[in-house]
Amino acid sequence: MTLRLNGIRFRYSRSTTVFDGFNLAISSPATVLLGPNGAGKSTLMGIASTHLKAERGTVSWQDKAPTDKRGTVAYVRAVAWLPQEIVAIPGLTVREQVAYMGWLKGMSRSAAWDSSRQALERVRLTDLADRRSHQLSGGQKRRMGLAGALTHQSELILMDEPTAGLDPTQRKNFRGLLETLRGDVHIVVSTHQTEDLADSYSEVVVLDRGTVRFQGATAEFHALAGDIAGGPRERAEAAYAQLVHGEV
Ligand SMILES: Nc1ncnc2c1ncn2[C@@H]1O[C@H](COP(=O)(O)OP(=O)(O)OP(=O)(O)O)[C@@H](O)[C@H]1O
Repeated sequence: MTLRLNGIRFRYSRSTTVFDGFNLAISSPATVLLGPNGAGKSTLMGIASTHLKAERGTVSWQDKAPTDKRGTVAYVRAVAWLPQEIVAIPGLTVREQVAYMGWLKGMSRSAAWDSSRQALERVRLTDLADRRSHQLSGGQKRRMGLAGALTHQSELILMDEPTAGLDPTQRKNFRGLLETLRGDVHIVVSTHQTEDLADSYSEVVVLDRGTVRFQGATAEFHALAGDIAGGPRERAEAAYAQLVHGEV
C-alpha cells in the first residue's frame, strides 16, 4: 500500500513555490511527517488529499489516482484528510456529522448512519453522539473527524497537526487512540513537534522548505542523534536538529 507523489510542482503565487519536482513514496502503515513551520506539510497533505491541485505531477494511492471523476471518487473514498481545524456543522449532532462525512464520500445514508455508530465507539465518543457537534472541545472535534474517516472505511488517513492546541493529556490520549488504529488503516501524521514522535510510528519523513531531508525507519532517525544522553524525546530533538536548522 503506497502513497505516491511524483514530479509535483505547486505554487500559491508566482513568488511562493512550495514544491518543484517533488517526489515522495510512503508505504509504512504509520508515518510521521516532521518539519518546521512553513516546510510544506499542510500543502503536501492538501495535494495528497486532492484539496489542492498541483500544477504538475501525479498523486496515487495503490491503484487509485484522482485523474478523472471516477478515479477521484474512488481515491477520496480511500484517502481521508483531517485538516487542522475540524469545523462543526451547525445544527448537526456528533453522530449526524460523522454519518454525513460518510455520505459525502459516496455511502448511502443508511450505510453511513449504521457505520457511524461503530466509528464513534472506536474514537470513544459514543457518550457524546447526541450532543451538537459545535459543543465539542478541540480534542473531541478531532476525534469526531477521525470517526468520519473511519465511517467510510478509509485505507489511508492524512492528519494535519492533529495534536496542535491540545493540552498534554489530550495529546497523549490522541496518540493512544492512533495506536489503536494500527493494522486497520494507514496513517500519515504531520507535526512540527518532535515530542509527537512516539515509537508507534514506523517511519519518519522530515520535510524542510519543500524538500525531503530524511526518510527512514524511526530507529534510523533516532540514530542520527549519535551518542547523546537522554530518552527518546531528547534523541528525537537532537536528530531533528541535525537535519533542520531553521525555525522550529
Ligand atoms: N494560502 C497560502 N497563500 C500563500 N502562501 C501560502 C499559503 N499557505 C501556505 N503558504 C506558504 O507555503 C509554504 C508552505 O506552507 P505550509 O502551510 O504547507 O507549511 P507547514 O509545514 O504546514 O507549516 P505549519 O507547521 O506552520 O503548519 C510557506 O512558505 C507558507 O507561507
